[in-house]
Amino acid sequence: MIVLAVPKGRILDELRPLLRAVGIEPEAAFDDDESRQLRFKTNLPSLEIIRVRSFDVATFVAFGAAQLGVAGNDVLMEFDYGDLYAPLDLGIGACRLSVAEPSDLSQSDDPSRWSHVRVATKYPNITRKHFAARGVTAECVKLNGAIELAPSLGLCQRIVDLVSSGRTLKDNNMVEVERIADVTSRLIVNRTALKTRPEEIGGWVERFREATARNA
Ligand SMILES: Nc1ncnc2c1ncn2[C@@H]1O[C@H](COP(=O)(O)OP(=O)(O)OP(=O)(O)O)[C@@H](O)[C@H]1O
Ligand SMILES: O=P(O)(O)OC[C@H]1O[C@H](OP(=O)(O)OP(=O)(O)O)[C@H](O)[C@@H]1O
Repeated sequence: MIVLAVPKGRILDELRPLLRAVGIEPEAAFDDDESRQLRFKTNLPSLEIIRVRSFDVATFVAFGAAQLGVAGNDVLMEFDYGDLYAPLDLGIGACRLSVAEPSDLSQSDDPSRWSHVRVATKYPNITRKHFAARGVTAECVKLNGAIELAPSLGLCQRIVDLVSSGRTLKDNNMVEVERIADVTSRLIVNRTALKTRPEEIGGWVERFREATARNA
């Protein structure tokens, strides 16, 4: 059996056509929002799909519980798991990881003068590394969502979060002040599985590569 781990949130809409293009048709419950099922059969007897939180996709694949997965490079950068290989950019889930602060603060602020910042984020490792590279100490407050609330309630002045349309920042009176990384979703593979089952796992990487190239 090959297990493919996919994130349950927003990437799914863009992922469905790609699954179809590589010949994977999940059972009906996969598309039923009311279903509490977490593990899904497909039209292929040797392949199942699990639907988990985006950060957990990397964990399932890194530990070999799933052989294949789909995860944003935001997730991969945050955890830096050794046993993961990310051979293919699927070109979906595009957004960016940025530093933001309240619009009124940004008018007088100069990020090049920061020496210590307090930052609310879901990405403390990336944030610390980003600031440390230019000698700034980042004190991170870990949140799991609604990060843009933090400045208005005095938790901290800066945040590091994903931005795509920019609407969430705008509606919360914040602006982007630095871009840390561009983000897209990657096909990820457990290294040991690729070594021990090169034809099966490598075959899937090639099928996804061809479908992604056709899509581009
Ligand atoms: N605007 C966006 N906001 C958040 N994530 C985005 C956006 N655009 C693309 N992504 C990608 O989608 C992933 C988030 O997936 P998903 O929607 O499953 O997670 P979530 O519901 O935000 O968080 P969690 O998995 O912690 O519940 C990110 O890791 C990123 O790679
Ligand atoms: O630039 P935008 O198009 O507005 O998208 C960015 C927002 O989307 C994500 O949040 P999500 O909707 O996943 O909710 P969350 O805050 O609970 O993570 C992200 O954390 C930003 O808040």
